[in-house]
Amino acid sequence: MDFRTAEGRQRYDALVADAAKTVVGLDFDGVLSPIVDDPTQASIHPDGPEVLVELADQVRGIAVITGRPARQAITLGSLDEVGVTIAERGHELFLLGQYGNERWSSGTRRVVSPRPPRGLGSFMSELPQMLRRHDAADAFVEEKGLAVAVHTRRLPDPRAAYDRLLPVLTDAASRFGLGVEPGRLVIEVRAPGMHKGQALRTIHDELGAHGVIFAGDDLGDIEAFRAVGELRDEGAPALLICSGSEEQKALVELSDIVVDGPAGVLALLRQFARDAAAVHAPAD
Ligand SMILES: O=P(O)(O)OC[C@H]1O[C@H](O[C@H]2O[C@H](CO)[C@@H](O)[C@H](O)[C@H]2O)[C@H](O)[C@@H](O)[C@@H]1O
Repeated sequence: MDFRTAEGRQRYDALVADAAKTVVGLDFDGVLSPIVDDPTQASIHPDGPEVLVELADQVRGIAVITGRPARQAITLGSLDEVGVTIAERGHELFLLGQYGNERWSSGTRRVVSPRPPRGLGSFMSELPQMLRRHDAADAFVEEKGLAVAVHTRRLPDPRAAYDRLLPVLTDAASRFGLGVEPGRLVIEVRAPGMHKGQALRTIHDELGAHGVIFAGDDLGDIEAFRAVGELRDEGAPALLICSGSEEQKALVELSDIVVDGPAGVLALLRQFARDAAAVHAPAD
């Protein structure tokens, strides 16, 4: 394991020693699920289900914290099945969807979701015209119930289209009392307020945890990175993992360790679970 600093290694060791008090927060796209061109075709990495079950045995709790609608992430991540296995072993898996606005757990198996924000319907009725006017009529529009995401990945020049649309959609969103969440070749328009940091902090406190690991890959994860920084300042052991990619480097400098995409994240979490199990195994 190549930690960026000596402190990173110490943080990992402190969390291994105290794994039973640790909450693990995981982003979905780019962290548990490899990035693909078509968002509807994403799915959890093949190692994901097994690693989540192994990890759940060692830690206080696992929360998948995603921009995806909760029901969609449950399907793409096979999280219902994973949650059943985790529950059979006496633990609970949490899923906080739409940046923490929606909540599901393997205990309740129900999604709790607020109403869509005011202004979203009006924004969406103007959206096709805005896309046409800015040479992005073929952008993929993902309707998320509480939000809408405009994807440029499959346009001829994805980065140029993204750069063209970002100021336009930001301006239009603010006219309707909405905010933008920029991401990997996606611009999402949603209600301002809730973010992944608040979601992670809430689950950490609810579970009475003292220690946190968070893995992210994109701009929408920065608030969770901030929340981890605050918990660290309050004395909790904390580790930040960047799921590295050529496409997004914003989290590298903020992280304790950079790994190679979802496969790297899952290998690290598997190692963590095994190291924690070894520490707590009864001596012969
Ligand atoms: O918070 P996350 O779990 O990372 O979700 C963020 C957005 O992810 C999805 O888009 C991203 O993944 C797609 C599939 O790999 C990819 O095609 C797209 O370019 C990425 O931006 C998802 O479609 C969005 O709704 C999420 O908000």
